[in-house]
Amino acid sequence: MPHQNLNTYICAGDHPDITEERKKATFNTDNFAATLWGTHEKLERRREIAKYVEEHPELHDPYPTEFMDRQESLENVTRKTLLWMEHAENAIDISKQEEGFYFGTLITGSQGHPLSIHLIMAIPALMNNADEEQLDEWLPKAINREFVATYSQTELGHGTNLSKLETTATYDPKTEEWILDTPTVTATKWWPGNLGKSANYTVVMAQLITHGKNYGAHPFFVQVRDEKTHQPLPGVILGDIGPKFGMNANDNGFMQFKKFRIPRRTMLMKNAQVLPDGTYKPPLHPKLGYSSMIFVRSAVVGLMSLYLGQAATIAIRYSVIRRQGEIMPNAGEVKILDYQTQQYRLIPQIARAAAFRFAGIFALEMYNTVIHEISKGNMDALADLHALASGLKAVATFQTALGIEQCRFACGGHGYSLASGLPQIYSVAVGGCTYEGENMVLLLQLARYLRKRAIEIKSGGPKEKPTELSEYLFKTSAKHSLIGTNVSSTNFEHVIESFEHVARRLTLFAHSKLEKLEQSGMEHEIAINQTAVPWRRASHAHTRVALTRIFAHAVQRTTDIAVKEVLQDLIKLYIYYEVGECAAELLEDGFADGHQIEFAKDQVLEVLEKLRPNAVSIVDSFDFNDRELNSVLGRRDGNVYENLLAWAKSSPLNKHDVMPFHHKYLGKMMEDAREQSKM
Ligand SMILES: CC/C=C\C/C=C\C/C=C\C/C=C\C/C=C\C/C=C\C=C\C(=O)SCCNC(=O)CCNC(=O)[C@H](O)C(C)(C)COP(=O)(O)OP(=O)(O)OC[C@H]1O[C@@H](n2cnc3c(N)ncnc32)[C@H](O)[C@@H]1OP(=O)(O)O
Ligand SMILES: Cc1cc2nc3c(=O)[nH]c(=O)nc-3n(C[C@H](O)[C@H](O)[C@H](O)COP(=O)(O)OP(=O)(O)OC[C@H]3O[C@@H](n4cnc5c(N)ncnc54)[C@H](O)[C@@H]3O)c2cc1C
Repeated sequence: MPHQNLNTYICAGDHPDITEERKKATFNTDNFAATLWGTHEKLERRREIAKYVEEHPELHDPYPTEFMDRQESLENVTRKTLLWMEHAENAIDISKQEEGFYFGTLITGSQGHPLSIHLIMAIPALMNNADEEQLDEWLPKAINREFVATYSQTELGHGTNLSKLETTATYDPKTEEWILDTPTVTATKWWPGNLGKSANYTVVMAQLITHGKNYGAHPFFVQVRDEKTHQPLPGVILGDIGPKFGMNANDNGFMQFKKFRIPRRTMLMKNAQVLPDGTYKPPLHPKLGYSSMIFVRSAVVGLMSLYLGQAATIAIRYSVIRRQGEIMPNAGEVKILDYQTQQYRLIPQIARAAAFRFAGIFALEMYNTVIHEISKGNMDALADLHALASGLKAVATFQTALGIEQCRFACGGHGYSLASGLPQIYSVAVGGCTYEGENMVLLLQLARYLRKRAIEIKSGGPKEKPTELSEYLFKTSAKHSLIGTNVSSTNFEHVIESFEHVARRLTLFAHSKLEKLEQSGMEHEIAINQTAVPWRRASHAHTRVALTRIFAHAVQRTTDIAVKEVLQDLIKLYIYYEVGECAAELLEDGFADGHQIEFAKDQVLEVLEKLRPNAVSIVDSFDFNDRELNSVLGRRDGNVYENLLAWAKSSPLNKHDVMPFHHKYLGKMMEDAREQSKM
């Protein structure tokens, strides 16, 4: 059977049930899409880029990647990555990062590609850590793809605790070289994306030792494979770490160094330097070397909005063509989206996807501003950025993973099939809970920041002008929550103020618990660990405030009246759903009462009913095309059943009516049994 691409399957006109939904929209989907993607021009560019990809079959998969083994996947995605680069000049404005990212995603899919870490981490790491001379040497080559680089930090034995990384870089002033070494098995670099087979250069984080003194983990830029033969260089052992939960088109790798010598100037020297005689010059700020991690953490927030938005699109479109059961006896089977439980499962995911979209834009803008300030020598906002990016990354990835699973559950049995696209989205998105800083650890980093604010509150006020998103910590709350007393369908200030109360209270609560433990004689570090769960709660609560404030500003700024109305419904859902999420925390100090929580729950159900007719049009406004969604259930035209059948028929197993080994095993078993029964 000829292999077909998902997008070229049977298309017999749109399914009437999905057309009926689209007719109900109270707003213009293009106007909403332009709000989400920035402007009408940007939206138009997305569509032109998508059309370009559709019109070039060489950019497509020869058959669904779900049916490929790992080697086929790697070869297929590597082939397509090269074509992505070749076609880029014709298809996109290469000076615009978002166009490059979108074009690349349409071509390479979501499971990784050989330039993933080169683009996402290695180039940002060079930009943040290389001095001007080093940048002049390496950056043009990196952009020109004269080498493929990755970012090697995590080891078998340590990922989170960077201070205990074991890989060493020992300076030899006689030869002006570093000696890279992997002293133990646990020091083996493990996880770096594309390190296994694709990359030939890498940023390596290693303990810098000079004149016998260890100055901690520092970045080095290291060639690890021969540029012509691509063989690992003598003294470097490399390999792929094997199949993973997801991202299997990415060759995450392992690496060991055997007293491998590299020149002094391979140490990235923008922040710290080592002179030829081995003298160490420290950076202006000890954590400047971690900036590229902050970049990815900020970018991941927006990325989660895409994953959650895609999953919600699939599940909502499917829920209006799937009919199962009756609400009114003998009135006919209903669309499953008409069940209140289905709406409660799915529509809040759209609201969260919108919240993460706006928060992602905010985080990247803040990152760019802070990095610009750092380039002028001003480090003041680095701690604020680290705290905010840590909290947003942790909450967005966690809620996205849960949300995608809800979408999958909501599709019943078909959600379990890879044809739905949902397991693939989940397996990639959930990695975000771990990579680039494990979520719990990041929430505890934000807690360090909140602890400092708590000390300032206790000593009379902020030492410096607080940021827009932390100044609420220094205000006093009303005596009682105003939830439900000042009802307006467009102003949720009183609810956000209640979230602020919760975050402030939980911060002070964790702090006072900590103080009590310390006063009882407990060592500070032990007391920190004994209060980690309360601190985690405070961090989550603080991030809720940031997410709702950023979302509310975005809604306020929206100019299209019909779109603004839908966004107001979405933020209402988002905010009252969050009240349910933190009901215990609102109730436990008597700030809110049971009636107010009940009121919020009613608001959720009320706004769900209002949003229901717009649901398909809202997910249409995310403007994902069928290639991006890679889902039979989420097809824009709603023609799910005939295409599920076509997808199954294209499975390699169905090349044979009888499996070649059938007669050797099952056939023989049944034949033998029949023979025996005759005896
Ligand atoms: C064309 C395409 C272009 C662009 C693409 C655009 C978008 C792409 C979008 C997204 C990516 C897509 C897909 C991703 C796919 C796959 C994953 C890819 C890559 C994954 C890479 C990795 O995972 S790399 C490894 C990451 N590892 C970590 O994150 C380790 C986590 N650990 C740490 O960060 C630290 O060790 C720690 C913070 C936990 C502790 O550090 P430590 O040194 O021990 O510090 P502490 O003692 O706890 O704290 C000391 C003070 O330092 C402050 N601090 C800590 N970190 C920072 C920081 N980063 N910046 C500033 N300050 C920091 C901390 O707050 C303490 O301050 P105090 O004042 O309180 O003392
Ligand atoms: C898909 C994927 C891609 C990756 N890509 C790269 C890459 O390109 N380059 C790279 O260098 N690395 C990469 N990594 C590695 C990743 O950065 C680490 O896995 C991550 O930083 C977590 O570290 P860990 O695995 O050591 O987990 P651990 O730190 O061992 O965490 C295990 C558990 O211990 C808890 N824990 C650890 N420390 C603390 C603490 N101080 N307080 C409280 N709890 C704690 C955590 O919360 C977690 O529950 C990737 C990982 C994945 C999954």
